[in-house]
Amino acid sequence: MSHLINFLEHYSQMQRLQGKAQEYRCQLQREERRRKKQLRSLREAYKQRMKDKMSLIESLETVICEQQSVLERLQKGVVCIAHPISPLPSVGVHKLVESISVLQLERAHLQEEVGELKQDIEQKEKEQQQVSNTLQQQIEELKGKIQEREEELALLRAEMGVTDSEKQIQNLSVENESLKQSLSMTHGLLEKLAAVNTQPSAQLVKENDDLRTKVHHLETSLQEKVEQLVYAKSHMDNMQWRKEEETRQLEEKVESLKLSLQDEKKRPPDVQYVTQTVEVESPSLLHSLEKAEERNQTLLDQVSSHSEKCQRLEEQLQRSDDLTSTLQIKITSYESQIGKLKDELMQEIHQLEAQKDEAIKEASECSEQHMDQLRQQLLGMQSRLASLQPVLKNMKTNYNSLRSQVKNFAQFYEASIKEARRQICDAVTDVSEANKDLLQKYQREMQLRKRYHNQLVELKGNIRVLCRVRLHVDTGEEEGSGASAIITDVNDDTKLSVLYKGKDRNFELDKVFLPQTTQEEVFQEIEPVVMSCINGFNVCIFAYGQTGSGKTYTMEGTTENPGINHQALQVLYQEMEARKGLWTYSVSLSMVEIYNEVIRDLLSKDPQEKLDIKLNPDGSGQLHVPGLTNKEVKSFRHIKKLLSLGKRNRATFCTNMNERSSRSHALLTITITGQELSSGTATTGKLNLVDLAGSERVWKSGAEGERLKEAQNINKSLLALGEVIQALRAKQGHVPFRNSKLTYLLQDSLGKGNKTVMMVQVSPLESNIGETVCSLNFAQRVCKVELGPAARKIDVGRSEI
Ligand SMILES: Nc1ncnc2c1ncn2[C@@H]1O[C@H](COP(=O)(O)OP(=O)(O)OP(=O)(O)O)[C@@H](O)[C@H]1O
Repeated sequence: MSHLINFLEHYSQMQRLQGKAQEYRCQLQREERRRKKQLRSLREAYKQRMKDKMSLIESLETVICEQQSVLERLQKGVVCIAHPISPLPSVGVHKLVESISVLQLERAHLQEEVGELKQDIEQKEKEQQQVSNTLQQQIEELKGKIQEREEELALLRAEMGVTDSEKQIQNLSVENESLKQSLSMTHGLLEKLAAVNTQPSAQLVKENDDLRTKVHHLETSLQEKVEQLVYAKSHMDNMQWRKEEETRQLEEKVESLKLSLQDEKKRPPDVQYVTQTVEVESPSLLHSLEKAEERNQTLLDQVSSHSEKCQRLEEQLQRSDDLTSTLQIKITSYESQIGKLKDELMQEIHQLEAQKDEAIKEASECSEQHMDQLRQQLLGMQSRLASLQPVLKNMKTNYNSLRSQVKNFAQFYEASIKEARRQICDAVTDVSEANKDLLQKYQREMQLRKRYHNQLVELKGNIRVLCRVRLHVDTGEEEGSGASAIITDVNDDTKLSVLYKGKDRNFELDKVFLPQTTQEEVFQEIEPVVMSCINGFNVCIFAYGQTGSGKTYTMEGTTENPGINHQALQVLYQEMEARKGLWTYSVSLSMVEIYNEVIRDLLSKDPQEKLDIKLNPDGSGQLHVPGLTNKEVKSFRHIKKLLSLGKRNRATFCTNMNERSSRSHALLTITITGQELSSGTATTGKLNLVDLAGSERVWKSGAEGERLKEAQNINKSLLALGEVIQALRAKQGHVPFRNSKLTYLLQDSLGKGNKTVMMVQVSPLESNIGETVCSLNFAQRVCKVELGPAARKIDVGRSEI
C-alpha cells in the first residue's frame, strides 16, 4: 500500500513538473509573439518613412526637370540674340553664371554630405554587424547549452528507464526544441532587421549619385550656354563699333562738303563761274548728299530697329533673370527641404538604430532571463530527478513485491471467491428456505384470512338484506306529502318502523341505512362481500324498491357521488394492483337488460337482438348466453368507458320505449380470473350488480295491455328472485332458479357458497308508504329464513308481492 502511495506521490510530482514546463513554454511563446509584433511595427514604420522620402525625391526630380527645360529655353533665347546687331545686356547673363556657380558650390556641399552619410552608414553597418555577431555567439552558446542539457536528459532517461519520468523528460526535450526554434527565429528576425536597415541607405546613396550626375549635366549645359553668350556679346560689340565708325566717317564727309560749299559762295564773278560750276556741280553733290542723307536715314532706322531689338533682348534677359532668380529661390527652398529631409532621415536612422539596439538588448536580456530560468529549471529538474531516483528504486522494489503479491493474489482471490460463493450459496439457501417458510406462512395467513373473511361474511350472513331509506328530495311533485313516514332507531341500525294504516309496523333487517348515509358508508358495509369476488366467490348485489326510491342512485350514483358499481370496481382494481407480483388477474365485463323477460346485450353492436340462456355445450352443466358480449377489460378507465357505452345504449331504449329503465332490470357482470404465481392456484369470481325494475304494484291499479304485461313480468321476476333468495337462505334442496330470466341468468352466482346482498330501497315519503311497507315486507320475508347462530327475532309482516 505504501508503495502505491509513494508511486502516486511521484506521479503527482511528475504531473506538477509537466504543468510547470507547459507554463514556461507558454511564456516563451508569448515573448516570441511580442517580439515579432514589435519588429513588424518597426518594419512598417520604416517602410512608411522610406515611401515619404521616395515621394520627396520624385518631386525634386520633377523640379530639376522643370529647371532643365527653363535652361533649354534660355539657351534658345541666347542663340536668337547671337544673330542681330544690337547692344546685349550683360547683367542677366552674369546672374545666371553666378547662380550656376552657387549651384556648383551646393553640389560640392551635397557631395561632401553624401560622403559623410555614406561613412556614417558604413559605421552603423559595422556596429550592426558586431551586434549580430555577438548575438550569433550568444545563440551558439545557448545552442551548446541546450545540447548539453539534451545530453544530460538523454543520460537521465537512460538511467530512469521507461516510466512516467521518461515522459516528463520527453516533454522537456520537446520544450528545449521549441526554445531552440524560438532562438533561431529571433536570430532570423535580427538578420532581417539588419537587412532592412542597410537597404534604404544604399538606395539613398544611389539616388544621391543620380542627382549628382543630373546636376553635373545641368552644369555642363549651363557652361556651354554661358560661352555662347560671351561669344555673342563680343560679336555684337564689334558690329556696333563698325557701325559707329561708318556713321562718324559719313558725318565728317558731310561736314567737309558743307564747308566747301560755303567757300564757293563767298567768291567774286569768277565766282559766278565757280558758282555756275558749283551750280553745275552742286546738283551732283546735292544728289550725293541726298543719297548720303538717305543712307544716313536708313542707317538711323537700322540703328533704331537694332536698338528696339536690343530693348526686346534686354527685356527677355530681364525676364530670364527673374525666372532664374525664382528658380534660384526654388532651388534654395528645395535645398532647405533636402537638408530637412536629410536631418529627418538621420534622426530616423538614429531612432531606428536606437530601437534596434533596444530590441537587441531586450532580446538578449530576455534570452538571458530565459536561459537563467531554464538553468534554474534544469537544476530543479536535476535535483528532483536525484530525489526521484531513490524513490524510483523504492517503487521498483515495491512493484516487484506487489507483482509477487499479485501472483499469489490470484490464488488467494480464487480461494476467497470460492469461499464467498459458498457463503452466498449458504445464505441464498437459508434465505430461500426462510422465504419458503415465509411463503408457506403467507399462504397459511391468506387462507386463514380468507376463512375468517368468509366466516365474517357468513356471520353477517351469506345472503344479506339491507335497507336504505332515500334522502328526502324536495321536488315539486312531492310537495305537500313530504313528511317522513319512516321512523329509524338511532341506537339500533337494524330496526325501522312505519306507521301504516294507524298501526306501527316494525321491521328488523341486517342493516338499515338512514337517509343521510353517504354512498361511501353504504359501500363500506358491502365491501367485504365485493372483495370476496377477487378470491373466487360469485357475488350478487341487487337494488330492490319502487320507482324513484333511489335504486339507480345507490348502484350507479352520480359523478360527484359514485355508487356501488363504481366504488366496487375501484377497490377491486386497487386490490389487484396491490397483489401484483403475487397474482395475475384478467377482468371481463358484460352488461344486459332484461325487459319483459327478454335479454338484450347492452354492449353489443346490435342491442336490439334478443338473447337466450342455454346450457354450456362443454357438458359442465353451466349456463351461458350465446352471443353475449363479454369484453376483456384492460384498465379501470376502460371499464368506465364500457359502463358509459352500456348506459348510452340503455338510454336509447328509454327514449324509444317511455321510461323503460324503471321497468327493466339492468345487470352488470364483472368476471375476475386470477392466478397465484407461487402456487399456480386459479380462481374465478363474478360480481353481479343488478338494478332491478321498480317494484310498485301498477298491475293492481287496473293497468292494461303492454303496461299490464310489463307489471306482470316484473312481479314474476321479483317474486322469483325473492323465492330463490328465500330458498337459498333456508338452504333448501331445490332452488327455483328457472322461474324467471333474471334468476336463471344469475343461477351460478346465486348458488350455494356464493354471496348475495339485497339492498331494499324505500322512499321516506308519506305518499309512498304503501309501496315502502310492501318493499319492507319483501325484505323481511327474505330475512326471516336466515340460518345461523344468532337467530333473530323477527316481527314478520305481510307479504304483498
Ligand atoms: N340517498 C340519496 N341522496 C340523494 N338523492 C337521492 C338519494 N337516493 C335517490 N336520490 C335521488 O332521487 C331520485 C330518484 O332516484 P333513482 O332514479 O335512483 O330512483 P330509482 O329507484 O332508480 O328509479 P327508477 O326505478 O325509475 O330507476 C334521483 O334524482 C336521485 O338522484
